[in-house]
Amino acid sequence: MADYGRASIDYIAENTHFATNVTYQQHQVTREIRANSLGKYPGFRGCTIWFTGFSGAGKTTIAFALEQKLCELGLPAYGLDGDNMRHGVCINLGFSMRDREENIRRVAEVSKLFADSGIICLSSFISPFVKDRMQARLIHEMSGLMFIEVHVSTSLSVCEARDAKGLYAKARAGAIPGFTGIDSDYEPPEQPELIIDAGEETPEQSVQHVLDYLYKTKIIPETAMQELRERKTGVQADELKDDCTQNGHSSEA
Ligand SMILES: Nc1ncnc2c1ncn2[C@@H]1O[C@H](COP(=O)(O)OS(=O)(=O)O)[C@@H](OP(=O)(O)O)[C@H]1O
Ligand SMILES: Nc1ncnc2c1ncn2[C@@H]1O[C@H](COP(=O)(O)OP(=O)(O)O)[C@@H](O)[C@H]1O
Repeated sequence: MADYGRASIDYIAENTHFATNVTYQQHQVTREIRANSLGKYPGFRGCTIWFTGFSGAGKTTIAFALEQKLCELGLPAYGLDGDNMRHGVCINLGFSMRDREENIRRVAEVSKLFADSGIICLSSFISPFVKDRMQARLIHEMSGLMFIEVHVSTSLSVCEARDAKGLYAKARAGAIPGFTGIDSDYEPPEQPELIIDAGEETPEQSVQHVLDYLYKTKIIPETAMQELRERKTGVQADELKDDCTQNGHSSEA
């Protein structure tokens, strides 16, 4: 777990209204045991990959393509998306600074539950403020879960030119006050685990970057990565051996 120091923990403590008279209940099933009933590969690999960036940066496109690829490989994954969560768990929240903070707190807690259950959780939220993303990270790491921050760094000009949902045009016309990048701030991450410029690369390349990271950190086992490469290139497993050794994987899954 990264060391965020007392200041971060105190910040969260001071800004959280704790419920009283509640006792945390321990599960009888460990993460390892639960993980063995999930997907094709044994072993716990629950974690959260957190995509942050402007509206239209490509967060959802990349996360959902990744979700599909992982599920095809037999690795359980679930995409949590800003637009979708705001249809349910976060339906009563708007886009003020305070509402965004509560939005990110809630979706981080939901992400944590997915990760805890052994699923690779793909969370795509603008999450424009450093302190909210820091809280999301803390929520995971205090529970011993990996939190992988991916900055989808596509420039505002590219996002605005895409304007897939027509929201930038509305925001420029003054019809959506407080729109991120127009009249509401976006604070880029200082030390994300990955940076993806989806203005410069294709969704397939971006998906591959995340897959490579998951392989490097041993979340994706060697055999799954091998299957993926064979599907893609048709090359035989023998030819991939050198690659796998370089990444520090043994010959077992
Ligand atoms: N004011 C304002 N600013 C930014 N975005 C807006 C706004 N109003 C509505 N939308 C739409 O809501 C989606 C972002 O929701 P998020 O939950 O990811 O936002 S946040 O993390 O709480 O900032 C975002 O979706 P994405 O385009 O997928 O990012 C927009 O479609
Ligand atoms: N390299 C790319 N990566 C991701 N999306 C891209 C890329 N090139 C173009 N796009 C398009 O940009 C838009 C991105 O929208 P979306 O994935 O919903 O972004 P976000 O979730 O960040 O708001 C989509 O219409 C997508 O097809």
